[in-house]
Amino acid sequence: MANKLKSKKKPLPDPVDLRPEKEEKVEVRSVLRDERTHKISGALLLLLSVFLFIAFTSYLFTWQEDQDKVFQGTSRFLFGDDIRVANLLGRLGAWVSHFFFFKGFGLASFFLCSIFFMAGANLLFGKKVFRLWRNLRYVLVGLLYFSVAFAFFSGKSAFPWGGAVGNMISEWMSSFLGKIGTGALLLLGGVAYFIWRFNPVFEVPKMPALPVRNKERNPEPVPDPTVDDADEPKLFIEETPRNKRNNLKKETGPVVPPPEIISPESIPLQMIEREDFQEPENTIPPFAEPEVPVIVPVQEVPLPPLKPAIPQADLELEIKEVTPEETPDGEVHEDLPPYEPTLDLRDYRFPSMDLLETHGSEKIVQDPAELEANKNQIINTLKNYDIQIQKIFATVGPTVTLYEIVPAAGVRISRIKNLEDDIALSLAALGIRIIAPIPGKGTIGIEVPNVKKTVVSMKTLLTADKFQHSNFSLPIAIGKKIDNENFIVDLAAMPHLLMAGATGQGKSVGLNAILVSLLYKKHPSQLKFVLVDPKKVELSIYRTIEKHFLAKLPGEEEAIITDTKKVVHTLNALCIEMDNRYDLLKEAGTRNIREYNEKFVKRRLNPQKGHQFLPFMVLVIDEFADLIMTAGKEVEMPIARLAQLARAVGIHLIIATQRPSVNIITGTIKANFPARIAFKVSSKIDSRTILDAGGAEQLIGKGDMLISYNGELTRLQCAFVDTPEVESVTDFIGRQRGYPQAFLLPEYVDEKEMEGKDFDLNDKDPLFGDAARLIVQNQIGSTSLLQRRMKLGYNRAGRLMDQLEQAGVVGPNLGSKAREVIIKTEAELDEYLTQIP
Ligand SMILES: Nc1ncnc2c1ncn2[C@@H]1O[C@H](COP(=O)(O)OP(=O)(O)OP(=O)(O)O)[C@@H](O)[C@H]1O
Repeated sequence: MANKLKSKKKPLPDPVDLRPEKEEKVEVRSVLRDERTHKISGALLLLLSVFLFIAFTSYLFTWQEDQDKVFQGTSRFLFGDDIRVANLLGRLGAWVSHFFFFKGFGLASFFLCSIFFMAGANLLFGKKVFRLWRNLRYVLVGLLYFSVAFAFFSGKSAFPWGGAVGNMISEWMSSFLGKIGTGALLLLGGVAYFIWRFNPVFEVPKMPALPVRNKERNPEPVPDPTVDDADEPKLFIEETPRNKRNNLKKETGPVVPPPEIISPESIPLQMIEREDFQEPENTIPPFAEPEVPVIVPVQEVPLPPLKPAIPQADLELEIKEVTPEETPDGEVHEDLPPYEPTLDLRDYRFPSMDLLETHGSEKIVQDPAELEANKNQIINTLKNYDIQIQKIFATVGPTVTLYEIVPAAGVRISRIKNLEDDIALSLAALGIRIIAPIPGKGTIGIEVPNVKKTVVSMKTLLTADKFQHSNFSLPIAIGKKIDNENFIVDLAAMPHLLMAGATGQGKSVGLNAILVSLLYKKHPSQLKFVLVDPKKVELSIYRTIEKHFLAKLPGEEEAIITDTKKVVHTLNALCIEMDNRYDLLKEAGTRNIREYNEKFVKRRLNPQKGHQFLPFMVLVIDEFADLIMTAGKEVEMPIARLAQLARAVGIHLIIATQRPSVNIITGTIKANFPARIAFKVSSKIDSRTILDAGGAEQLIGKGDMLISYNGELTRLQCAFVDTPEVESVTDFIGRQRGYPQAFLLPEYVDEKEMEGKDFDLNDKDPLFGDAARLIVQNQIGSTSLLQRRMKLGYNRAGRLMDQLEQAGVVGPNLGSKAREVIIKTEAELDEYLTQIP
């Protein structure tokens, strides 16, 4: 047995094979990357530059005295303690200065101090204080040029003006070109260097103007075609964080000369370069209800009159503080843990990112030749119209490149603006949009489509920090801006969105992008969609999430509404939901859904009194034109009411249409949809209808879009999410346990259908008595009086008025006039009220 055990024992390792115990390794790379290493190196470089500067300056005055001693030999000089020198920085200062001045570049050696200084400052401060690589070129060329020029022009002076390098080159040039040739070349080189470095503006002195008689006699000056291109503006590629990451700078190397002057114009663009760019927090001004005309009902169509625009301020509710003592049953429930709505479906798992795909390489590929060709074409085109430019910058986006030009002094921007169409025609590329001037910048923008376009994947936007860590109520990732910044906004702040574009330009993809963003961020208890899809196919993909995220009318089989009649019912039901929510908010003494839900979560509202956690509701209509054509005002009016009022109660609208004509997107609709998206449209008129500005007709399709939001017009490349991706997200959600049924909207009864039906006095509205008293006190039988004074929704006020009619308090409807009030005094009313149940 012992033998057996022995035989199983592992043989001892050969001592030769034994490795030394692992030592803890200090990663050289991580040391090099360490911020502290950078700072220390920066400080050393700064010290070095100061050392050189002092030594060089001192050398100018002490060189004669120290030179003999230096010639005694380096080691003797440096380490010979008996040697005394005059240089302020001792033997080392004298030796280093001698080395650079005598053996190197002479006076031009001062350039070296600046390089060490710039590199040191950048490292020490950890950011680009100076543009090092750009300046390095100036310094190296300057070092060489000035050493030669000083050597040549100083003649046989004993002071090493040009150093050994300058002397050698100048002697060779003199023997090759002769003294005169070398002198001329050096002078020319000096001028060229100065222009390259400082790009001065040369102005021809103006002749006194002749009195102008007429245009024919004094035509505008024709540009001289023989004018040299030497001062042709150079192209600067904007280094957006994304461009940087993609080494675009490297790829486009030859096209990126340094800017000659850091002009004030370039400052805003430099801001784009900041790596630490912080997305501005939502800076939307407080929502102001747009003015909506009061629509007086036409006699033949007895539709309910549109509720007049009620400014948001007027909607403020009287705040009645509900103290804990006043809630449930009079007991304080502060001791209970806060209400957690997500516990309804506590096992719910949010869709994971791997359900989405990455489309294409996501790398922005920009061909330097393409950039150069576009630059030349822009410059030449502008030259044809006698517009000279100073500088040109390029920002490469996913679909288009923005060329920003700084016109030469004296060129009026209005002239460029007037020539907009001609310039676009001359550039002759599809999708050119001219922005003259770019708001807030004073430059002119020309957007030119890229030959190779980059698809912006939804996945990229959703995985971005800005989306992941957003604290928006309803964050939606729409796309990427031209500088590759992610465009992520809060739908709740928009608060409604109108989306239009010709067929096949990316609307459905855009809608899916918005819906998918919300699905990735919201729990089913926090959000419900009301989906209207007259085309019957676009939104059907979402039917699997009915029990999680969809809302529908009671008794309906399908949650996604495709029938126009049902759309009218649904919209009216949403209006009732809105009115009910306002009632709840009023009772709770809160102003908006956020305050209400906060109070509910803190268990300060009694569920037995009808209070409940209110999910956000998003109404999506995929083809609005179809609805307006078939149902007209019946659809327009509830939409206008919702758009005017529903924001505070958490109901938001997204309306898409293929036909952006004025009879579809009416003034009423437009006034209530401050945020609008335009994909490519077929005409400038359509673009104006949607955005109140041209430009959407110049887009290039496939998700290229303009968004008018917060008073700004921004070009975006819409995020792409393919149908199979949406399907996998909805399937993922649909497979999980949901609510027993879709969220039920309130029942809506068509007023016309109800006409003539008897009213049961036992079933009267709880506000019946108050309403009757208000009408009798004022002796005006008006529904809008009830709405205004009792702060009721239109439907509820209308129902109350019908009940008052049935009960004999007021007379029948008189169209636009107020109803007759039958009961004349409050005493009469009191007596009457005691008689009914
Ligand atoms: N953001 C995008 N990125 C890349 N390609 C896109 C994008 N949006 C749309 N496309 C391309 O354009 C095609 C049409 O898009 P989409 O179906 O969204 O158009 P639409 O405007 O909804 O058309 P219709 O009104 O006829 O339904 C897509 O199949 C896709 O190939």
